[in-house]
Amino acid sequence: MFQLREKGQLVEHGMMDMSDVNVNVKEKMVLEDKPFKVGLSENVDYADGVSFPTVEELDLTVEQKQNLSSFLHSPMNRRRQKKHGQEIPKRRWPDLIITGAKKCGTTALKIFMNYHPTFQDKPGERHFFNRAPNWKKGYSWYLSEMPLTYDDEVCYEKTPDYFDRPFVPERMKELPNSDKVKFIHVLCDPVRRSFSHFLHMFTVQEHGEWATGGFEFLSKNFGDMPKEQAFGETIEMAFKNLLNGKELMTLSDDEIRSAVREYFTKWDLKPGDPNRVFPLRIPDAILTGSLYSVHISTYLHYFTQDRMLYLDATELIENPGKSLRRVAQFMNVPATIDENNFYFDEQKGYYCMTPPVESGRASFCLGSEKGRSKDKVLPDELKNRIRRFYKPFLEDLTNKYSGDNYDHWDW
Ligand SMILES: Nc1ncnc2c1ncn2[C@@H]1O[C@H](COP(=O)(O)OS(=O)(=O)O)[C@@H](OP(=O)(O)O)[C@H]1O
Repeated sequence: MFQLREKGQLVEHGMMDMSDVNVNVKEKMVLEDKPFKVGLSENVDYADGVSFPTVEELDLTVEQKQNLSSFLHSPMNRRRQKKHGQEIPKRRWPDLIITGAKKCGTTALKIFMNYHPTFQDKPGERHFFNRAPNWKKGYSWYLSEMPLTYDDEVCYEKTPDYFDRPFVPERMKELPNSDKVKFIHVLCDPVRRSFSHFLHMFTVQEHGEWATGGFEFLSKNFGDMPKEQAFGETIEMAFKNLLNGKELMTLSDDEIRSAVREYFTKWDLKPGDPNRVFPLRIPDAILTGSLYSVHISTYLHYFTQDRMLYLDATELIENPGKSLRRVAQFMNVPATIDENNFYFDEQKGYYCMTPPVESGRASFCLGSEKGRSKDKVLPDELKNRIRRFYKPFLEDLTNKYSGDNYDHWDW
């Protein structure tokens, strides 16, 4: 066990010790394929044909209606209330947290899930365990940020920055329902993820206490370069930091593993020590964010395998209905959304959704801010270098943690 000093205090910390987690590889969740129904493979709009109850039609007292007035303002919520009779929805700790990985399609997953009548969250991301200003507000603030839910629903949130923050699972362990909470980690081709993360950091300027300065760093150093070249240079800087200046191609798998372990061990130094690294800073975070096995080992230090779903983003992109069935099975709820709720949008190159009729909602596709990396091409040499770096960690992911094969990750 390594130790982290935070604000002068010693905090036990499993993040850097990648060898102390000894778990069984995840058991396979076998799902039969379902054929797509041709009739639904197009944009259909049911929104107009569905009616919603009025507040008067609900089986609640006047006082209850008053207390829930802003909740019942939404027609969807009135439908939920009607279905639940006299039960009053409450706030509770999340049953499920989607941790990331950042840029692996977590937004698409969340939006698809929100058309499933059982899954309830709020728009946006909570950023409780990772951002200092929110963390300081305490667990009661976090609870107040949860949606109102009925007993048979799943309360969840997704914040993709939870995945690679070394201190996050440790904080999650303090949740009052930490013996039950489940996690989905969406995992995608690490090269594609890193590039998408890079493009995201180049586009989105963060403000506030949590901002890591990635945008400023990238624009200052690479502002006038083509993005593919700028990515290559950023990656080389990160390699230097992670491998302590050694040339990647001369290292064995185990040497790469131990260089990375050593890199994370620098977290063990006192804040303010010039040798202390902060693995969340650009350029390093572009690489470290895709070290899936490292981050999963941290989660498994605090939580058991039966609480983890490792969702391959390739399936989410190519067959989102199957992924939604997988999520439903993981959470023991009906598979209300399946292969028949999606159609392929030629222009976007992604599946878009035709929600279940009873949702009374229109078909939709994700907005144009998603899909930045899709049509870009990286030089093979750069891709191969990055693949070389990730190879031992992907092997660990398969052999030690998820049990899934990732040979198809060849973006
Ligand atoms: N159905 C569908 N529609 C649009 N986009 C899709 C979809 N499925 C997966 N993706 C991929 O999701 C990438 C963004 O990932 P995230 O939503 O996890 O990003 S974020 O961390 O929340 O910022 C985004 O990456 P970029 O192409 O780099 O923007 C997409 O490749």
